[in-house]
Amino acid sequence: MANSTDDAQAELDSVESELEMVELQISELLEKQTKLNSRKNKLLKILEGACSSAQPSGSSKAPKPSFSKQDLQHYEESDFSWSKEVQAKLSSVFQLSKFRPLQQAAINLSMSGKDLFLVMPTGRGKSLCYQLPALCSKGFTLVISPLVSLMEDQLMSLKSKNVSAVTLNASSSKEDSKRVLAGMIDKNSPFKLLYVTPEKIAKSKLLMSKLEKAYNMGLLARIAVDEVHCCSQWGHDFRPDYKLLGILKRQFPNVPLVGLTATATSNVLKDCQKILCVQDPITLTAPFNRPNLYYEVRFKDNTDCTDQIAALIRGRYKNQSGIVYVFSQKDAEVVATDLQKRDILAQPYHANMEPSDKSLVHQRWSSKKIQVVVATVAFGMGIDKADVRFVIHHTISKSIENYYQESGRAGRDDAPADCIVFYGFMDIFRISTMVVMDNTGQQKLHNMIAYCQNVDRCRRAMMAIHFDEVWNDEECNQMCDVCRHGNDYITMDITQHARDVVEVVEMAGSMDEKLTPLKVCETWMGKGPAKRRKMIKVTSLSRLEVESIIIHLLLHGYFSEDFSFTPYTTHFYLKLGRKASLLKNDGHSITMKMKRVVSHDTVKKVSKSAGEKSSAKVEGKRPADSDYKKSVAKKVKTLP
Ligand SMILES: Nc1ncnc2c1ncn2[C@H]1C[C@H](O)[C@@H](COP(=O)(O)OP(=O)(O)OP(=O)(O)O)O1
Repeated sequence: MANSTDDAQAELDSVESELEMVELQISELLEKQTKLNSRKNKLLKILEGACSSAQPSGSSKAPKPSFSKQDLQHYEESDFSWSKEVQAKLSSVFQLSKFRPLQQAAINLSMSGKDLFLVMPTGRGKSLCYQLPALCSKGFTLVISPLVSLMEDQLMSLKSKNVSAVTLNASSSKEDSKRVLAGMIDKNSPFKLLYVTPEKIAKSKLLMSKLEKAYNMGLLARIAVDEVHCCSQWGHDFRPDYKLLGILKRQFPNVPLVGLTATATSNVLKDCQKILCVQDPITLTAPFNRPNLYYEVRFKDNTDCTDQIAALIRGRYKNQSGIVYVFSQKDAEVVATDLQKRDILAQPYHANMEPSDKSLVHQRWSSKKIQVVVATVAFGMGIDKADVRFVIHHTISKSIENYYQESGRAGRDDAPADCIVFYGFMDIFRISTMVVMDNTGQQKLHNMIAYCQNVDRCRRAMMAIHFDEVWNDEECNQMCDVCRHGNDYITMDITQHARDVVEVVEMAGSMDEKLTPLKVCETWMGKGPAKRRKMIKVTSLSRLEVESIIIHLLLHGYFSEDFSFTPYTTHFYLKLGRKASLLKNDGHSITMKMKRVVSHDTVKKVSKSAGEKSSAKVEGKRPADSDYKKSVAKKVKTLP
């Protein structure tokens, strides 16, 4: 019996080891597929002629026969029956001379009565794609928007253009509500846009009954669902009331719907389509790439990064507007005060501030009375400042979607702007406990960490893969730290280190003790009771190397998260992951890419990166920038 159990265990180990190899091969093949797709796309473009700067989603991936490139070209035209009116209102009402990519096609599709998902980077002008059709149609357009403050911003902006728009939300007075509800079924349409929250749709039977009446009278022209990714739990900002919006298409099937978002993967969109009960929408995806944004990751060492941030603001970004994103309300207050102490005009912004204080900070920043807003993610939707030259993340975002959107607030005027994220070991676990209730929270955070840990892929390529975009690395144009400074990394065999650190956690487990990541680091590095030191193999690696290896093992399933709840807080511990047992297998090995050559004998160098470039040559392209160079010099000591 014992023998057969041993045999089964041995076979299981070997099968798992083989599976691990297969997984590695799959990920290598996927990477190869991305490169080949990118090449294929380039060749297709050469053969077919480039289709301006935008493509319908799917034209470069799974071809969607129902909407071809020719169809898109057709909808880019301006000879529809409504085109003259659209053009006239573009300039007379919105004071704009021409459309940005995809706006015209989106407007024509919506005017033709098609259901549409529009994925367009933040700040590129999604609102126009439903506001302009609203002005050129009979009746009114219903706009679902997640936040009252967002609606108010839109209403203010529309008011300044003399467009009549109203809102119905929890804080509307009885009189206002009555007036709006009556207006919905008034043939003279006293307003062209009605903004409501999803909660209102879910909770107000009166509103639904008026919508039904308006629909029967032919006055419900269009439904626009702003921030449509909020429908899906896979999106980065799921809101339960969005889940109920399917009622709109079920009740008003003939009304065209347009869903708008800056960030959604194809899976999120598929989910939104199901939730909103939209049969066969056309998806237009503007290129996610913002060529004017420079992406960079900096590693936090054990010191606070506020000094570095202050040096950047006072040096490279002197007199320029920017945002510093932080993790918590407390951090917003502390970091803002720290920057003020360094003579920087900075103020905090977070959800716990009085609305009047928040709008004061927003106003002062917009009018350049202060240089920097130190904000939590509460500072986001509705910000429309064009000349933001830097967005610095004091702490990493909780997902790539969040990072893309937050950093995307830089450079809306298309002039160069920087997006720098400071990546620190301890921050990972603070965020991890914050997203513990979210089913997909850890996976999304892992993706963000992988973006930061990455040492060899173009940062845009990482984002492109995440957003299912076909990508060609050359399009980055050295506008990320990896492409600009070269792939200066080596591949290390860390198998023995992995075994040693896994043993640290195993040993604690055998003593019924749970270890936080910090404790794992310290114990492995030989801090703590002498008795314990004797039980493990103390490492001679540096702190940053230790941290990097632990994160690598967490991302790859050798460790996993072990949360414990108290009434006041959530604790994060490391436990063995599903792959930890593979390390018992002699044939199993783990490699890791690291940024600098590590001289420790214990770390076996496997190979030097083929793509290593001369960083001096590449750096020459950047304008002289002393603090930048200092940081690069400092990074020589940095991992991975
Ligand atoms: N065709 C255009 N030409 C010039 N400016 C335009 C054009 N269309 C829109 N804009 C301006 C108006 C706004 O100031 C700015 C952003 O538009 P907006 O509709 O708020 O973006 P958005 O909805 O895509 O951003 P967000 O994702 O942040 O909500 O762009």
